[in-house]
Amino acid sequence: MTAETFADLLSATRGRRDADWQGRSLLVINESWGELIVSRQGAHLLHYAPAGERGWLWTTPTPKAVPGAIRGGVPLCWPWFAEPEDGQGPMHGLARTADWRIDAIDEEIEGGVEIHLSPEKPLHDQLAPRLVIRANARRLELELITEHRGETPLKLTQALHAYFAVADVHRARVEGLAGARYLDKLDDFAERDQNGELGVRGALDRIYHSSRPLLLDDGQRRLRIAKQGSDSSVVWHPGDSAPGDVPDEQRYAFLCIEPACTRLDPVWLAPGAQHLLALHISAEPAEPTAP
Ligand SMILES: O=P(O)(O)OC[C@H]1O[C@@H](O)[C@H](O)[C@@H](O)[C@@H]1O
Repeated sequence: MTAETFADLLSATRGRRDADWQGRSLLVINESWGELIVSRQGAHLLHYAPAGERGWLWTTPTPKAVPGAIRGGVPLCWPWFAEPEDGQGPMHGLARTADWRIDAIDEEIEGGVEIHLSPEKPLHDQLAPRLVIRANARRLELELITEHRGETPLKLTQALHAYFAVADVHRARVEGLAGARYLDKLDDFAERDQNGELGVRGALDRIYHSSRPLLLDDGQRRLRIAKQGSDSSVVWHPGDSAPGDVPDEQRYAFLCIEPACTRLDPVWLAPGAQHLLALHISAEPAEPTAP
């Protein structure tokens, strides 16, 4: 039997229902405003499309087996981004492979839906995360809220590691980073300045020091990517040698643009304080073509 695709799951859904996919428990929503799929593993948003449109996010059809992380959608990197400082623990933290529960689904919000999630078991002895996903026919928003319930100030790094679907990554352009300083992870974190707007020519792994909204233009669609609570924007594409969980024919079908708090801007949380990291995505009208 071949694995069910998101298209199969959505076409069998009117309104909302739970479904199993690749060993994960999903919430599948197909409403008049659009489509949404969330995995309880990782509180992982896997798919969003406004009604009648191509999905805004890319997710691999061939993920690693559970308990591996799913590549695609918007993985949560928390409570650290990239490698842990003490070398103890997995790349990108604990949240993306943990089990989360859906605490509430509110369908009365601005003609769309609002979903609240929290981890099934504590992921940290002092920090508690929760995620809010909000979607309607015009926009998609994610809020990762961290509450400090302990006694001493703590450092947090994190990211909303969004995989955007693009027609061909080599034709995609990211506007809004010109002049920004960045750390080049592919060159031992060398510091550089972004010269002009960003296009993708090959492998790319950069941490930009920027809090500005960005525009992703793949020649067919323009998405505005705004954020809150973040001074780092990570841009990543593996180039020609894609990881094993990316089918060959899809290796140029995504670009990661990640609102983050990294080594450039870690969050120091005082006891009792909260931090909000948010991602707001909306479509922009196509650029007028010259007459
Ligand atoms: O394969 P993973 O663990 O999901 O990470 C993918 C990439 O995620 C990016 O955020 C990092 O900057 C890259 O260095 C990393 O390779």
